[in-house]
Amino acid sequence: MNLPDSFIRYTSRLMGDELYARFSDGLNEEAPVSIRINRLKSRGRSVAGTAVNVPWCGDGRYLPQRPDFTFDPLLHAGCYYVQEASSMFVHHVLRSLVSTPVLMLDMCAAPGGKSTAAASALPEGSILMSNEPVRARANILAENMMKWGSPDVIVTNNYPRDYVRSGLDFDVILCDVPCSGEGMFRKDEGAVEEWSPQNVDACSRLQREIVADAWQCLRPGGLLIYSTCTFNATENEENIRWIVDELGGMPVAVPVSEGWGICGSLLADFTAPVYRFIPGCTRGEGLFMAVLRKSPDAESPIILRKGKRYVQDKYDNGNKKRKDKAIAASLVSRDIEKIVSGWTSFVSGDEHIEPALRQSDVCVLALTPHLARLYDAASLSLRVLSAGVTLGNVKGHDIVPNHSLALSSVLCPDAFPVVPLTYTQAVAYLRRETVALPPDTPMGFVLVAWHDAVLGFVKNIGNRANNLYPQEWKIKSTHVPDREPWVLV
Ligand SMILES: C[S@@+](CC[C@H](N)C(=O)[O-])C[C@H]1O[C@@H](n2cnc3c(N)ncnc32)[C@H](O)[C@@H]1O
Repeated sequence: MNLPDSFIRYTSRLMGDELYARFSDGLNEEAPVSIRINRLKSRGRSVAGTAVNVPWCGDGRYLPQRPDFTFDPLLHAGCYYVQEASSMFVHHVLRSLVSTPVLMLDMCAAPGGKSTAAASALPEGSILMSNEPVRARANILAENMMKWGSPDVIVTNNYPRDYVRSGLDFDVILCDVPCSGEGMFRKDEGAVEEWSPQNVDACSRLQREIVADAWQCLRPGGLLIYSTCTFNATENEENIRWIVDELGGMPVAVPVSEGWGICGSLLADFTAPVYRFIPGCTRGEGLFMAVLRKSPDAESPIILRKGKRYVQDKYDNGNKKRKDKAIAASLVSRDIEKIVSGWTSFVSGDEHIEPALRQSDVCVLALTPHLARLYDAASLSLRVLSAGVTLGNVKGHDIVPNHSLALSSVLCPDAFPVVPLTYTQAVAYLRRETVALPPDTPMGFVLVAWHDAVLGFVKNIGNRANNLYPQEWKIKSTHVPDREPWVLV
């Protein structure tokens, strides 16, 4: 691999000869392929063949080779997520440090690898807000979160400063910040070409801006998880030092096993707990992660913002009159309530709960009551792309069920007839082609599934079935795989 001279000089000095030699060998090895299984949808499936567990994530598996993921209907159904193994460490961090329900914000979330991991790791009753400021990437994030199917998620498309203005505050904030991407050198040659010492400095400045905004949204006693996929100390240890010195962050240790091969700080004068995944030492790509607690005695963000006319009572921030008006406008009619009743099955502990319904433009949303309160507050000042489950789109007097409902873990199993497809039909469905249904299929909206995993809706109109798979997600390749994928069985 052709690395920039200045990168080699700097990194070999930072790591020392022995570690740099292991790292350099690691970079020349093939990058491992790994997936994370979605427990909400796995239904007893396991990984085919000789998959090995990712040590720091119970749902992670290394695969012996890279399958043709695009043509696996189970990937499109959200049964697993393709994620490089080091990034799954966030699952371990959350499982180790968070034991009661929290409100978490993933500030830089696209395409959604760490957000889907967080959704699986957080205690039941938690809420996750997944945010991405770049619009096109935010749409991909919304797609991946929809496929994952967790109902307690809101996806937004905002800059961190918009969150500061929103008045919302969080127990946990993940800042997986944009970085100079040295950890991607092995997988992506473009990352080598784009690298420069100037870019490292520019990234470090942007990272501090993002963290400074995030810190304002963190509740006293809350946790900030900071991560990059780069090796230099400027974007890593030096930024953690800055958070400690300037913001008062208190580093938090995460229990790790020696056999995982994770390294600590590479700066002799900085001994706070930080977690470095380095190819050659750990089986995965480059990753840096550290956790900092905000002092429980720090002033609450609510009090800080009162001076700027942000008044908040828990999530009930903003102008009360404006908010009541917005909620009134978003309530759904009795007719709509009747149509969608029985489409979902929300459970809390052992109890069934009635979802709160909201209408945003033509979309009808179903939200747990605590998510609805947050949604009402968030939609006043943030650009919400999705919240809870989108049940359907109002069309005249009817509602066309939405793909979000098909992929949600709270879809009621009896709400619609389900037609199993063959592998060839499933791929045709994902290409948005017409699929022939058995002659006795009921008319109207029907779910189609492959190996018990729901893929989406069709509308059976008798002589044919209209394919309702989202146009923008369809598989564009016309390649015909010669055998079924063999990832989960
Ligand atoms: C390292 S990636 C996040 C990867 C993601 N957490 C995951 O695991 O899939 C960093 C993200 O930050 C976004 N970003 C860029 N500028 C930003 C800013 N000023 N504030 C917050 N996020 C930003 C990028 O568009 C990118 O999607």
